[in-house]
Formats: sequence, C-alpha cells, structure tokens
Amino acid sequence: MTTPQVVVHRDKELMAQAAAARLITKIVDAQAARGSASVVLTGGRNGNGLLAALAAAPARDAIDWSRIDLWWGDERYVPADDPERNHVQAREALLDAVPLDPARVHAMPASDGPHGADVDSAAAAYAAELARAATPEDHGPVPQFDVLMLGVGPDTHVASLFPEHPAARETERTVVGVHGAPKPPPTRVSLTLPAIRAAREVWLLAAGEDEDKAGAVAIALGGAGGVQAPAAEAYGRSRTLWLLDRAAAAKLPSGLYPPASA
Ligand SMILES: O=C1O[C@H](COP(=O)(O)O)[C@@H](O)[C@H](O)[C@H]1O
Repeated sequence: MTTPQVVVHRDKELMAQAAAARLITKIVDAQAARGSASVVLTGGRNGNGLLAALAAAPARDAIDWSRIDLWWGDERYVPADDPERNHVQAREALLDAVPLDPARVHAMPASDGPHGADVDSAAAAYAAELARAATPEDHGPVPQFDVLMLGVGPDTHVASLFPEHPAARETERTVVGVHGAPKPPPTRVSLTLPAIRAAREVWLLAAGEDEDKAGAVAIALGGAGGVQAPAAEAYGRSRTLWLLDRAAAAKLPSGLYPPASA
C-alpha cells in the first residue's frame, strides 16, 4: 500500500487543468520509457472535466495517441450509444478529437452487445481482455496501468464499487458485474479493488461544491475500511494521489496536505 498524497487546487476548473497537464506528462514519460502507455479512465463529472481540459490543452499534441491503451474503471451497463455510458461521455469530451488506435481503446461491453442482459458474462469477458493484455512482467491478470483514475462519489464509491456492496468485497476477480447499484443505472461493470491496485499510479479525483464530496474525502482519508468506503482502499503500487479542490478538501485536517498546494 502506498501512502496517499494530497494535492489541493483552488477550484474544480483549475484541478481539471492541472490534472490534465499531469496526465500528459505521465503519458509522454511512459511512452519514452516503455514505448507505450496504458491509462484507465473514469466516468463522472471530474473525470470528464479532466478529459475536456486535456482536449483543450495544446500540449496534448505531445502525446503519441497511436501508442496508448485506454481502459475503463467502470461502465454503466446500457446500450452502446446511450449517453449515460462513460465511454460515450469520454468520446465527446476527448476521444473523438485525437488519433487513437481503435484496437487500443478497450471499452467495456454494452447491454446491446454479445452478452445481452448477462452483465456477469460481460464482466468476465472484460477480465479476459485484461488478462490477454497482461505480460509476464505484470505478475498478475491485469496490466500494470501507468495511471488509473477514479472519480470519488459523495458516498465514497469509486468505479462502481459502492459502500457495503458485494463488489467492494471482491478479492479474487478483477472485473465484476454490479447489480442493484444505489446510483442509477443499477446494472454496471466494474474493476475490483485488486485490479485497481495493479496500477502503478492511482489518482482519485474529487472537486466541486454541488455534493458532499468533502465528507466522502474526509471519511476515505480518515482511516475507513474499503468495504465501508471503497475509495479508502484504492491505491497504486508506486503512488496514490488525491487531486482535490478546496471545496472537496474542506473537511480534511489542514496538516494532511502542504499549504502551498492550495
Ligand atoms: O457513476 C459513476 O460515478 C463516479 C463518480 O462520479 P461523480 O460525477 O460523482 O464524480 C464515477 O467515478 C464513475 O465512473 C461513474 O460510473
């Protein structure tokens, strides 16, 4: 487990821009070091805000978009062109504007695809796709993603791992079908905590005043367990980074992050 680092920005717009700049650098560095980069995208407002900021950043052209694998941390199990899908929202925010290799865009299955209503079969198929992408150096059934991003919900959920839900207790499988999620839509596909922890870096994003993100951040960073607060046990192999704005950091003890970062 890596100790969480907290960075606090003035507001959610600046947080999105700074996180986008950070992601560009991370991808360029990974491509220089290993030839390609792998990034796990999140849905939600902060994740999409980051992608929109990346789309608007001139430095996005520093990335070789043909040498990046994109994965998703979770997906709403709805038809492929449903605007609720995280993949559709990511396309609108960024993906349609950059020259990605379609074979390296690993969208999660949709409910009108080959698995139909069987979300557990869809989850197993995505787990198999991850396993095929893993190399011996990864020492496990998922690749060591360079960066895995997670939006933090107001109830401390990350990906589609909701507090006290069976998916948050999963210790074996890397991807699960989620039934009866408390946030609509109820049927989802999600990476599990073991899969999330395969990433080199995990970035947790929380910003904005419209919901009680501050309460969720304080609970997750205050010592809660991963079943009660899934965000609390989402960490990377070499780095766990919480990227916040002042509103989301409002309930944290001030000693938890350097004053200069706010
Ligand atoms: O439903 C979801 O919610 C979370 C958090 O979203 P936010 O809008 O509260 O930031 C998101 O990370 C996840 O990918 C998504 O499916």
